[in-house]
Amino acid sequence: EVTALAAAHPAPAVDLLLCPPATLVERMARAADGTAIAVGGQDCHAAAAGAHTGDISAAMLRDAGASHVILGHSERRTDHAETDAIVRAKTEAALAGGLIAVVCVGETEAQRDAGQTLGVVGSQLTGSLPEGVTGATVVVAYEPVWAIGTGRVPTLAQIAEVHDFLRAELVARFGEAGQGVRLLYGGSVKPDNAADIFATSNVDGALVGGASLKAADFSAIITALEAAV
Ligand SMILES: O=C[C@H](O)COP(=O)(O)O
Repeated sequence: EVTALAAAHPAPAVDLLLCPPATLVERMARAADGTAIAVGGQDCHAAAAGAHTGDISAAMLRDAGASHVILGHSERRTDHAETDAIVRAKTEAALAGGLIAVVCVGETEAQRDAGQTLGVVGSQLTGSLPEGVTGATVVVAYEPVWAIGTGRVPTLAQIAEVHDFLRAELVARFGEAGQGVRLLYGGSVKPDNAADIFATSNVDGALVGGASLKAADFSAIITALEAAV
Protein backbone atom coordinates (compact mmCIF):
# COMPACT_ATOMS: atom_id res chain seq x y z
CA GLU A 1 0.00 0.00 0.00
CA VAL A 2 2.82 2.42 0.83
CA THR A 3 4.54 1.62 -2.44
CA ALA A 4 1.28 2.11 -4.36
CA LEU A 5 0.64 5.40 -2.60
CA ALA A 6 4.17 6.61 -3.31
CA ALA A 7 3.84 5.61 -6.95
CA ALA A 8 0.54 7.49 -7.24
CA HIS A 9 2.09 10.62 -5.69
CA PRO A 10 5.75 10.70 -6.70
CA ALA A 11 6.05 14.47 -6.32
CA PRO A 12 3.12 15.63 -4.21
CA ALA A 13 2.38 19.33 -3.82
CA VAL A 14 1.59 18.67 -0.15
CA ASP A 15 3.29 16.90 2.73
CA LEU A 16 2.31 13.25 3.22
CA LEU A 17 2.64 11.54 6.57
CA LEU A 18 1.69 8.01 7.60
CA CYS A 19 1.46 7.21 11.31
CA PRO A 20 1.02 3.46 11.79
CA PRO A 21 0.95 1.55 15.08
CA ALA A 22 4.36 1.37 16.73
CA THR A 23 5.06 -2.18 15.58
CA LEU A 24 4.87 -1.05 11.95
CA VAL A 25 6.83 2.21 12.11
CA GLU A 26 10.16 0.71 11.14
CA ARG A 27 8.74 -1.43 8.34
CA MET A 28 6.74 1.48 6.96
CA ALA A 29 9.71 3.83 7.19
CA ARG A 30 11.76 1.35 5.16
CA ALA A 31 9.00 1.06 2.55
CA ALA A 32 8.72 4.85 2.37
CA ASP A 33 12.46 5.43 2.15
CA GLY A 34 13.28 7.44 -0.97
CA THR A 35 9.64 8.48 -1.46
CA ALA A 36 7.86 11.70 -0.54
CA ILE A 37 6.08 9.94 2.33
CA ALA A 38 7.13 10.67 5.91
CA VAL A 39 6.40 8.29 8.76
CA GLY A 40 5.39 9.03 12.34
CA GLY A 41 4.37 7.36 15.56
CA GLN A 42 1.02 7.60 17.33
CA ASP A 43 2.44 8.44 20.76
CA CYS A 44 5.70 8.74 22.66
CA HIS A 45 6.71 8.85 26.30
CA ALA A 46 7.39 12.14 28.05
CA ALA A 47 10.79 10.99 29.27
CA ALA A 48 13.80 10.92 26.98
CA ALA A 49 15.03 7.73 28.62
CA GLY A 50 14.58 5.57 31.69
CA ALA A 51 12.74 2.47 32.88
CA HIS A 52 9.26 2.70 31.33
CA THR A 53 8.52 -0.82 30.17
CA GLY A 54 6.13 -0.91 27.27
CA ASP A 55 6.54 2.75 26.39
CA ILE A 56 8.33 4.22 23.41
CA SER A 57 10.58 7.27 23.56
CA ALA A 58 11.00 9.93 20.91
CA ALA A 59 14.53 8.62 20.31
CA MET A 60 13.20 5.11 19.73
CA LEU A 61 10.75 6.45 17.14
CA ARG A 62 13.53 8.39 15.46
CA ASP A 63 15.66 5.30 15.47
CA ALA A 64 12.84 3.38 13.78
CA GLY A 65 12.74 5.98 11.00
CA ALA A 66 9.98 8.30 12.21
CA SER A 67 10.13 12.05 11.72
CA HIS A 68 6.80 12.91 13.38
CA VAL A 69 4.62 11.79 16.27
CA ILE A 70 0.92 12.29 16.99
CA LEU A 71 0.35 13.43 20.58
CA GLY A 72 -2.79 13.99 22.63
CA HIS A 73 -5.11 12.07 20.31
CA SER A 74 -8.54 11.90 21.96
CA GLU A 75 -8.17 8.14 22.30
CA ARG A 76 -4.95 8.66 24.26
CA ARG A 77 -6.60 11.34 26.36
CA THR A 78 -9.54 8.99 27.10
CA ASP A 79 -7.92 5.55 27.26
CA HIS A 80 -4.80 6.66 29.13
CA ALA A 81 -6.11 9.69 31.03
CA GLU A 82 -3.63 11.96 29.29
CA THR A 83 -4.00 15.49 30.57
CA ASP A 84 -2.90 18.63 28.80
CA ALA A 85 0.14 18.70 31.08
CA ILE A 86 1.09 15.19 30.00
CA VAL A 87 0.59 16.05 26.35
CA ARG A 88 2.76 19.13 26.80
CA ALA A 89 5.50 17.06 28.45
CA LYS A 90 5.32 14.57 25.60
CA THR A 91 5.45 17.39 23.07
CA GLU A 92 8.55 18.78 24.74
CA ALA A 93 10.11 15.30 24.65
CA ALA A 94 9.23 14.89 20.98
CA LEU A 95 10.75 18.24 20.02
CA ALA A 96 13.86 17.57 22.10
CA GLY A 97 14.15 14.22 20.35
CA GLY A 98 14.03 15.83 16.93
CA LEU A 99 10.48 14.85 16.02
CA ILE A 100 7.74 17.09 14.66
CA ALA A 101 4.72 16.89 16.96
CA VAL A 102 1.16 16.64 15.67
CA VAL A 103 -0.81 17.79 18.71
CA CYS A 104 -4.54 16.97 18.80
CA VAL A 105 -7.37 18.88 20.41
CA GLY A 106 -11.12 18.44 20.19
CA GLU A 107 -14.36 18.60 22.10
CA THR A 108 -16.78 15.82 22.98
CA GLU A 109 -20.36 15.96 21.78
CA ALA A 110 -21.58 16.86 25.26
CA GLN A 111 -19.12 19.75 25.40
CA ARG A 112 -20.27 21.01 22.00
CA ASP A 113 -23.92 20.72 23.02
CA ALA A 114 -23.12 22.73 26.13
CA GLY A 115 -21.57 25.50 24.04
CA GLN A 116 -18.10 24.80 25.41
CA THR A 117 -16.26 23.97 22.19
CA LEU A 118 -13.98 27.00 21.93
CA GLY A 119 -13.28 26.99 25.65
CA VAL A 120 -12.33 23.32 25.56
CA VAL A 121 -10.10 23.42 22.49
CA GLY A 122 -8.56 26.73 23.62
CA SER A 123 -7.62 25.31 26.97
CA GLN A 124 -6.30 22.09 25.41
CA LEU A 125 -4.20 24.14 23.01
CA THR A 126 -2.79 26.35 25.74
CA GLY A 127 -2.08 23.45 28.06
CA SER A 128 -0.70 21.04 25.50
CA LEU A 129 1.77 23.28 23.67
CA PRO A 130 5.13 24.25 25.16
CA GLU A 131 6.81 27.60 24.63
CA GLY A 132 8.66 28.35 21.42
CA VAL A 133 6.37 26.53 19.02
CA THR A 134 6.93 27.16 15.31
CA GLY A 135 5.47 25.81 12.11
CA ALA A 136 8.62 23.76 11.65
CA THR A 137 8.18 21.87 14.89
CA VAL A 138 4.47 21.57 15.62
CA VAL A 139 1.28 20.80 13.70
CA VAL A 140 -2.11 21.13 15.42
CA ALA A 141 -5.00 18.80 14.59
CA TYR A 142 -8.57 19.70 15.47
CA GLU A 143 -10.52 16.47 15.92
CA PRO A 144 -14.01 16.72 17.36
CA VAL A 145 -14.29 13.49 19.36
CA TRP A 146 -17.83 12.87 18.11
CA ALA A 147 -16.67 13.01 14.48
CA ILE A 148 -13.90 10.41 14.79
CA GLY A 149 -14.83 7.18 13.06
CA THR A 150 -18.54 8.03 13.10
CA GLY A 151 -19.16 9.36 9.61
CA ARG A 152 -20.42 12.57 11.24
CA VAL A 153 -18.68 15.80 10.32
CA PRO A 154 -19.17 19.31 11.69
CA THR A 155 -20.60 21.86 9.31
CA LEU A 156 -18.01 23.82 7.37
CA ALA A 157 -19.00 26.87 9.42
CA GLN A 158 -18.30 24.96 12.64
CA ILE A 159 -14.91 23.82 11.33
CA ALA A 160 -14.06 27.37 10.25
CA GLU A 161 -15.10 28.78 13.62
CA VAL A 162 -12.75 26.44 15.49
CA HIS A 163 -9.86 26.76 13.02
CA ASP A 164 -10.08 30.56 12.96
CA PHE A 165 -10.12 30.53 16.75
CA LEU A 166 -7.12 28.18 16.97
CA ARG A 167 -5.20 30.35 14.50
CA ALA A 168 -5.94 33.46 16.54
CA GLU A 169 -4.83 31.72 19.73
CA LEU A 170 -1.61 30.52 18.11
CA VAL A 171 -0.81 34.00 16.79
CA ALA A 172 -1.66 35.61 20.13
CA ARG A 173 0.76 33.31 21.91
CA PHE A 174 3.53 32.69 19.38
CA GLY A 175 3.29 35.77 17.18
CA GLU A 176 4.27 35.36 13.53
CA ALA A 177 5.40 31.78 14.22
CA GLY A 178 1.81 30.93 15.09
CA GLN A 179 0.83 31.84 11.56
CA GLY A 180 3.06 29.07 10.23
CA VAL A 181 1.65 26.27 12.39
CA ARG A 182 -0.42 24.02 10.17
CA LEU A 183 -3.96 23.30 11.30
CA LEU A 184 -5.34 19.91 10.31
CA TYR A 185 -8.97 18.89 10.54
CA GLY A 186 -9.65 15.27 11.53
CA GLY A 187 -12.83 13.26 11.92
CA SER A 188 -14.55 11.29 9.14
CA VAL A 189 -12.63 12.96 6.31
CA LYS A 190 -13.50 11.05 3.13
CA PRO A 191 -12.92 11.56 -0.59
CA ASP A 192 -16.40 13.05 -0.97
CA ASN A 193 -16.06 15.73 1.72
CA ALA A 194 -12.34 16.48 1.51
CA ALA A 195 -12.48 19.25 -1.09
CA ASP A 196 -15.06 21.25 0.88
CA ILE A 197 -13.13 20.82 4.11
CA PHE A 198 -9.86 21.87 2.46
CA ALA A 199 -11.56 25.00 1.10
CA THR A 200 -12.52 25.99 4.65
CA SER A 201 -10.84 28.88 6.45
CA ASN A 202 -7.56 28.00 8.17
CA VAL A 203 -7.73 24.31 7.23
CA ASP A 204 -4.24 23.37 6.02
CA GLY A 205 -4.69 19.62 5.76
CA ALA A 206 -6.30 16.60 7.35
CA LEU A 207 -5.65 13.91 9.89
CA VAL A 208 -7.29 10.92 8.26
CA GLY A 209 -8.15 7.70 10.06
CA GLY A 210 -10.43 5.17 8.40
CA ALA A 211 -10.08 6.51 4.86
CA SER A 212 -6.29 6.30 5.09
CA LEU A 213 -6.55 2.52 5.34
CA LYS A 214 -7.64 2.31 1.70
CA ALA A 215 -4.93 3.61 -0.62
CA ALA A 216 -7.46 4.70 -3.27
CA ASP A 217 -9.48 6.76 -0.76
CA PHE A 218 -6.39 8.28 0.81
CA SER A 219 -5.03 9.07 -2.62
CA ALA A 220 -8.23 10.90 -3.54
CA ILE A 221 -7.99 12.96 -0.36
CA ILE A 222 -4.38 13.83 -1.20
CA THR A 223 -5.45 14.92 -4.68
CA ALA A 224 -8.19 17.09 -3.18
CA LEU A 225 -5.65 18.79 -0.92
CA GLU A 226 -3.25 19.32 -3.82
CA ALA A 227 -6.07 21.05 -5.70
CA ALA A 228 -6.71 23.32 -2.72
CA VAL A 229 -3.17 24.60 -2.14
O1 LIG B 1 -6.85 8.98 14.05
C1 LIG B 1 -7.62 9.32 13.18
C2 LIG B 1 -8.57 10.34 13.40
O2 LIG B 1 -8.96 10.28 14.73
C3 LIG B 1 -9.73 10.39 12.46
O3 LIG B 1 -10.33 9.13 12.25
P1 LIG B 1 -11.45 8.94 11.12
O4 LIG B 1 -10.94 9.60 9.88
O5 LIG B 1 -11.59 7.46 10.99
O6 LIG B 1 -12.68 9.60 11.65
